[in-house]
Amino acid sequence: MLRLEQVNLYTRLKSQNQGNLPGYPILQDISLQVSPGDRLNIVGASGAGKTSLLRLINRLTEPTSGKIYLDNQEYSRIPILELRQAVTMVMQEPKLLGMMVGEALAYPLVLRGISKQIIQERVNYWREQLHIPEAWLNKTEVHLSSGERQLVAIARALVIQPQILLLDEPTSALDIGTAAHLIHILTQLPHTHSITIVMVNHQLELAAEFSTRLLHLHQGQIFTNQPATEINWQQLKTHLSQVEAQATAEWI
Ligand SMILES: Nc1ncnc2c1ncn2[C@@H]1O[C@H](COP(=O)(O)OP(=O)(O)OP(=O)(O)O)[C@@H](O)[C@H]1O
Repeated sequence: MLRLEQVNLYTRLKSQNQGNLPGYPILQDISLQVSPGDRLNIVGASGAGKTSLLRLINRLTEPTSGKIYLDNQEYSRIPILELRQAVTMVMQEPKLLGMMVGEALAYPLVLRGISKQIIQERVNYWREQLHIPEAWLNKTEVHLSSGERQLVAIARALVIQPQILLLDEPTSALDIGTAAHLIHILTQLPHTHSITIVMVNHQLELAAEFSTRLLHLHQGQIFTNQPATEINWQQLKTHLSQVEAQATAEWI
């Protein structure tokens, strides 16, 4: 169980004369619970704080105030390697760090001292699950499209078999067929591998198919947090496009 209690995140500004200044709010008063087996989809207009929230949950950023708990243990008390095993994030534009795909997929397991045979079995299993062709194993990221890199990065996260998987717009660079297949696999994961998923996804048709809950962020605050069955998806689509249009008009 993941729990956020009254979490606030402010930018940190430093002044030469006055030391640390309060900065401006990125996320405000975020209280949230994600239960095992949940498939939480986060939506919100550009700049609403979606990526910042995932980064907090992955402990890439520390909250300015408030607390985050995993299974009732406060984040700061969980050794970082233990937390990285339990909670894994796939960034929006993942990198393979110059490795070939085969090496990149095996790397998290090599780091954990897992035997070669199990590494090979797990890598093959997730490669096949995500329909990643064997021929990619000897390719480097320069030979992959951004969608292909996303898919490899998701497989690399899944080989760890984390408790919670955080995905930042995982389908944004995929073609429709691959995106639909990925969403289908992700939807099964809580049942097949006890993996809870928190995903940012703007593609509402896919979000509707995937999610058990929907968290809607607006200007760094929770606008709604509801079971997916209670969402009026058409109304949500209209609302999000209105907010985006207004932001664009203000920008221009
Ligand atoms: N390290 C940082 N320093 C200063 N401001 C930041 C930092 N990280 C994020 N922000 C600001 O916080 C706000 C939320 O950013 P975030 O990337 O979380 O939004 P988002 O909802 O993921 O947006 P998008 O859909 O465009 O990716 C934005 O105004 C952004 O400029």
